[in-house]
Amino acid sequence: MTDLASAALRGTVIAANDDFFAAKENLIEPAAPTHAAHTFDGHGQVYDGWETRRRRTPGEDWAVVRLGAPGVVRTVVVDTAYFVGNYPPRCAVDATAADGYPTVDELTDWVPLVAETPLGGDAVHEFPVTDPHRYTHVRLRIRPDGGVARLRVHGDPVPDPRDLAGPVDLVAAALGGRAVAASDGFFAPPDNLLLPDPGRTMGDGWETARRRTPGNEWVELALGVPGVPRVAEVDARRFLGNAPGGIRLTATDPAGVTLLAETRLQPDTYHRFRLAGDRAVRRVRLDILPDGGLGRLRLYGTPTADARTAATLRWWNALPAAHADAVLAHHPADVRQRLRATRPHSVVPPEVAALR
Ligand SMILES: NC(=O)NC(NC(N)=O)C(=O)[O-]
Repeated sequence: MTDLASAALRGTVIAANDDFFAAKENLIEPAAPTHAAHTFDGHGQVYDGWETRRRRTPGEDWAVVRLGAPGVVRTVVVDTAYFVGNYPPRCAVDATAADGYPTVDELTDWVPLVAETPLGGDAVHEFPVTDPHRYTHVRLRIRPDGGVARLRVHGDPVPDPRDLAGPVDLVAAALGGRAVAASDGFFAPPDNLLLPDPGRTMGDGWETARRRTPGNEWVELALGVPGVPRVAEVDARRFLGNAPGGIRLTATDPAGVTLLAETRLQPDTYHRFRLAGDRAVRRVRLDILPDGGLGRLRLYGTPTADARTAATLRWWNALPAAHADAVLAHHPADVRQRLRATRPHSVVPPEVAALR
């Protein structure tokens, strides 16, 4: 599952009431937390996480994350790695949904995702979530204070259909693209190919072991949104001694469509290839010849009309009531109320289809 909160998907911690000892931004770092004992800065021991002061008044501390990819949350992970004498004994997690770029004070209608629950020190806590709505922001509350290394918000991205009108990267992780199978991911996993920002090092692309047998390595990718891919961008930057000699791109659903016949790659190079075929595809297989590593793969194309309709229905039916009301704010209250109350819809209502 995708970590919707991850900084790698452009999640951000927009606010916290306190992060005196350790920065709130650490909460969503994709890398596993680390620790060096007896390492002090001007505030105290350095921790790789979010850590508040010792509270001297009643209350709780909180941090709010804007999800990199809004979606339906399946599991929340609260990891107190290395926080032992200073972990929070209890936490709770809430969520809300809003369009645009609200400040923390503009966010309202918080609903509980994880009810207040005990925490242990230096431990990974995994909380299943059953709420089926699509959220854009998550709030972690800790009682009364303390430190949390990482917050993971695993779930399914639910893109806003208004963002699917033009050509998009059909395989982007933020739209629900994911690796469904791969021959190898020894040094780094193939899902990294689909992240939005360029890799910072060779370590955050996809890299296989050196292949010592005939054949080649490959990854099969499910598109987040079905469509006709027109252009592939293949980022082999930062892969100098281990870029693949070439690649091939084939659709696997529907099977048998060659998008890019065997094509040579250059090391440490950003490639852009025009693709063959004009059928809509749901899955593709990227063969790397014979092995090696790549930073990113983009597959630009326009979603099919059916895919946009399906995305619109999924989005609309998953909006929390207050957000559904807000997206229809230009309609009279009785229209909004009727449309909200008759969900889930199996056909996109005209008022929803007309949203731009
Ligand atoms: N040794 C500590 O970790 N002390 C304090 N925390 C930091 N970061 O120094 C504290 O009060 O929790």
